[in-house]
Amino acid sequence: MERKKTLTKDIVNQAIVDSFKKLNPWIMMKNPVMFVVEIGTVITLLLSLAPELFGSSEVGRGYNIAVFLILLFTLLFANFAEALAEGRGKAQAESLRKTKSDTMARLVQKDGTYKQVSSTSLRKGDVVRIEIGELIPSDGEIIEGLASIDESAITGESAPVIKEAGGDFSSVTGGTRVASDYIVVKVLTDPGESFLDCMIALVEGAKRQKTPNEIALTTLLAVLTLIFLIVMMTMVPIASYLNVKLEISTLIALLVCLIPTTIGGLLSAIGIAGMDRVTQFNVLAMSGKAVEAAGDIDTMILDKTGTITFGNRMASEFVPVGGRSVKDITFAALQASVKDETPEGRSIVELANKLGESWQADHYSDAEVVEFTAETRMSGLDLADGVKFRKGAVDAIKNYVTAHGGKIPADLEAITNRIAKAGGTPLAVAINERIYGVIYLKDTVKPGLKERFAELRAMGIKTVMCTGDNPLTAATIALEAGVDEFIAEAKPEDKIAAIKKEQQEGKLVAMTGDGTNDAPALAQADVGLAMNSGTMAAKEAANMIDLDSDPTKLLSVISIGKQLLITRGALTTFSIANDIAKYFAIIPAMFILAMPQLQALNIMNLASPESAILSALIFNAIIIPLLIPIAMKGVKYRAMSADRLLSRNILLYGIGGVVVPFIGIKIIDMVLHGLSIV
Ligand SMILES: Nc1ncnc2c1ncn2[C@@H]1O[C@H](COP(=O)(O)OP(=O)(O)OP(=O)(O)O)[C@@H](O)[C@H]1O
Ligand SMILES: [K+]
Ligand SMILES: [Mg+2]
Repeated sequence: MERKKTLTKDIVNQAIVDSFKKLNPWIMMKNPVMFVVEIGTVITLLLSLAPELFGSSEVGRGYNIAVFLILLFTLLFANFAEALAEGRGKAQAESLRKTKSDTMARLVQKDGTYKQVSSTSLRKGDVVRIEIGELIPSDGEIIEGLASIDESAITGESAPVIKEAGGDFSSVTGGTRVASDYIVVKVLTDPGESFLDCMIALVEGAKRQKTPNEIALTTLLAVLTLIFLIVMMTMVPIASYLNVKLEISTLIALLVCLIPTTIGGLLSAIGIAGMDRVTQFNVLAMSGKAVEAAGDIDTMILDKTGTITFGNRMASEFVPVGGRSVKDITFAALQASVKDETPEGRSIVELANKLGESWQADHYSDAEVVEFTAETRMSGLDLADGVKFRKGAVDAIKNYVTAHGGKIPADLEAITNRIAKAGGTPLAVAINERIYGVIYLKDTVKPGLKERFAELRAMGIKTVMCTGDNPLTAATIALEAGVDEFIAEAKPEDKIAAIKKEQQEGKLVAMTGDGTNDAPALAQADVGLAMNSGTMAAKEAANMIDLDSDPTKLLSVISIGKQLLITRGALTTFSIANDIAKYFAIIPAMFILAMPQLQALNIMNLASPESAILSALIFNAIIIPLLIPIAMKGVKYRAMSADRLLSRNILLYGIGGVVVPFIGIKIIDMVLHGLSIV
């Protein structure tokens, strides 16, 4: 997807226009703090037109107009922050929409002939054939063929990826292009529900919902607003007792200064910008809740094949056991794999062919295929004459042959151990109850994982690799990748059990995976990150998808999640701490005539009561745009525990929140006075 790192002029211009549109009270009502400001703005507008509207008044029209304008800008600044945060996503959605142009598709009909149809008419279950250079019309699963696919429209990555029928690399996304060969694809989504549709809605923020944290904070801010409203009301009898005439516009100014407008105005921008930052890292987060949960993760569970490793496991060697020859095991491995459509199975057939073994398709016409499942961890073929070929995880095959009365060859263990210790996956091969040898499947660990896992450790996050592979292979890969712990020989339900166990200890768990067998675990985890290279099932179950298929990407999401929580905390603290200075500015200004002793509180030595009130109100308005960069980028973040980070920032923003407005208000007062405005 086309990524805009910086804010373009178009985005800023659009945000300015949107700031005015967002003045609509129906929209404003969702933000109680700013809605109160809007009501104040309307009242001061009325007072600007008719100063005596609510009774006698001693202030000039100019003062009312000044208060009205400052309040209006307060609203516009807050709206601008939100519109700006939304801007980049909207621009991205626009460019994605262009990818979604209508294409023609070659629908494969029942009799095998093709029919040209519009891509928008494709439904779940339809089968289409896509040739080199053509756009894939819809999301689906390859059922025939192998091709390199250019996914740059969606991932921004220009190098094509290989996709093939069977296994974990069979899913294709509508809007991507076939760069070589051809594929036959079974459509898996109905119009309007595709990955691209979902992506557009996500980056655009169309489905954005407030997160539980955001709702809690909004409620807190609304309560604070109510309290200050009551405080302001009590000023009226106090003033009348003191024989002071309180102007309505002054009361409104006091109220707006005291209610938490800074955080109220920036709150949604912080959340939207956080989601946007996640997208900039090429991760699609289905909800803000998932991003926030990532900020609090304690344990990260990773699948091995396809997540920690590249997952293109290729047969590299056939090793005989129990006195068999290389030719024997090659023959057995080939027979056990001729009907195995997984990439592993096909690589075995390829290697056997290279070694001179071949087979005839008609020979197997009445053979029964035993398909690979993550549950049995085996696959094979049952011939009509009763001969059974099996291959699979070594312990699974051992159990199989012992159950059929066979013996385990003495040299099997040494050979499997050699392969496993090298990080390879050994597959044992049997004909009936006899083990013939071992297939060496090679896989490669993705680079750079060790450093990234070390960073996770520094944040106090435990990493656990969970794999269907044997313990020795798992141990080797775990060491090479640098994870803290591993679980081997795990079936899909074991992956869920591992997650539940951590959750029961009160921990928040993230899971990354790519396979259909990972889908239930991805759904169970608090944060489920699916590799874009993975299956549709995995992507549907997850609440985040990494377009670059990099499992350590979660680290970036965790950082953004933590930053989001801390930014919100820091700006809330800043916003509330600001009240102290405003109090010192406004209270003496309101009562100074009746109580000259209050001059002692005028520590900023502000020029006049009007200047004090307007300066405080102006500061209150311009602090919002000044803080937009922090709201958008997040407060500075370093890898340390969330608690320490939070207390550090609260201290920083708390003290800053007390001091900065004293200086700011004084400067504004000097400028206003210097320009003889007040
Ligand atoms: N096509 C196949 N035929 C027979 N056995 C296989 C085949 N593919 C994999 N296996 C065996 O089954 C085991 C489990 O495979 P599965 O795909 O469930 O997990 P995995 O890919 O090894 O690990 P992970 O869960 O980390 O992705 C593998 O370790 C391997 O021993
Ligand atoms: K305020
Ligand atoms: Mg896997």
